[in-house]
Amino acid sequence: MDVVLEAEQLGKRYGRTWALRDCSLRLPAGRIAALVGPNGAGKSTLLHLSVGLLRPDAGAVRVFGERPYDNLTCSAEVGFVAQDTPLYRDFSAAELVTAGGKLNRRWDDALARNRLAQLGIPPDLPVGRLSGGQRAQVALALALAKRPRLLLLDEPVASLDPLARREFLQSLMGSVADAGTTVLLSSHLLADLERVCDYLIVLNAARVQLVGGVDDIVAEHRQLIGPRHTDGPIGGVAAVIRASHTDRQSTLLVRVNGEITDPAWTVREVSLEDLILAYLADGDTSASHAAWGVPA
Ligand SMILES: Nc1ncnc2c1ncn2[C@@H]1O[C@H](COP(=O)(O)OP(=O)(O)OP(=O)(O)O)[C@@H](O)[C@H]1O
Repeated sequence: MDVVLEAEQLGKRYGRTWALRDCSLRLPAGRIAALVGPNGAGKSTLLHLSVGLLRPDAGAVRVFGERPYDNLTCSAEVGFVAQDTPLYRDFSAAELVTAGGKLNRRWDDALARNRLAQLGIPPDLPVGRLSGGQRAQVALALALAKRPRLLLLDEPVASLDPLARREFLQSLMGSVADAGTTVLLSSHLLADLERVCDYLIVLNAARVQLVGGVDDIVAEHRQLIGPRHTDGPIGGVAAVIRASHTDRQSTLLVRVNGEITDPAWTVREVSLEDLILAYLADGDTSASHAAWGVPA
């Protein structure tokens, strides 16, 4: 398996607070990976570490085998669109495309211009006068024109309307499938991610909760509905991720390690969205409650 991005016990902290901690994961080549987690989970921090904008405080991240902060050569292979799509606001989209051509060796000028023309982006207006969604499209066109082998996108569709979001993700998938690009994109829009991503990284409270291929992850989890459950083991269940109970009935989201044969349980498949929400539901907020001076 070719690994494009690898983190080992990776950590970054601000003062005494860890923004990312003990993060270990491997992103195989050619995958479209979703990076999900609640606000403040550490998603942007992981992306910034991966592109060399931040230096790790613990462990290491490697992109194409190199440490991005210490070795800028790998940045030529990486496209990055930051959360607020920072662009020189006084430049027009056409000027930014021309500048990109002068700054990058493998620049695909026609790709950027065709893409922006198709989307009806005015070439000569300063990008500061475009809408937030149009600016996001310009930033993505510039990132794709770089012909990166790894594309990192921090909430790329947050400012797009639903139709533009669908178009954006479809055309992104088309562009990266043709080029075999590996993609890591963060988003809060779980339904969108379910349609386009085949790999998943879930972060919560600075830590990795779940990582792997979407099909494998879905196959490893089930929902069980049955009589009210106390804490005893259930055959075929490796871990209970989330449990809810009424007086007589329990609903469990579980990770399985075998067949569940006990007829007391009704066994159902789980959607990726429900699964992600179950892993995110148990974030430890005790530190935050302490900071606000209220009981957890
Ligand atoms: N420059 C900074 N100085 C201090 N703390 C920071 C800084 N940047 C991030 N943090 C903290 O690090 C943690 C992780 O932030 P990060 O931006 O990586 O989260 P995120 O998952 O991308 O969140 P969001 O979904 O809201 O964009 C948060 O607690 C945040 O407050």
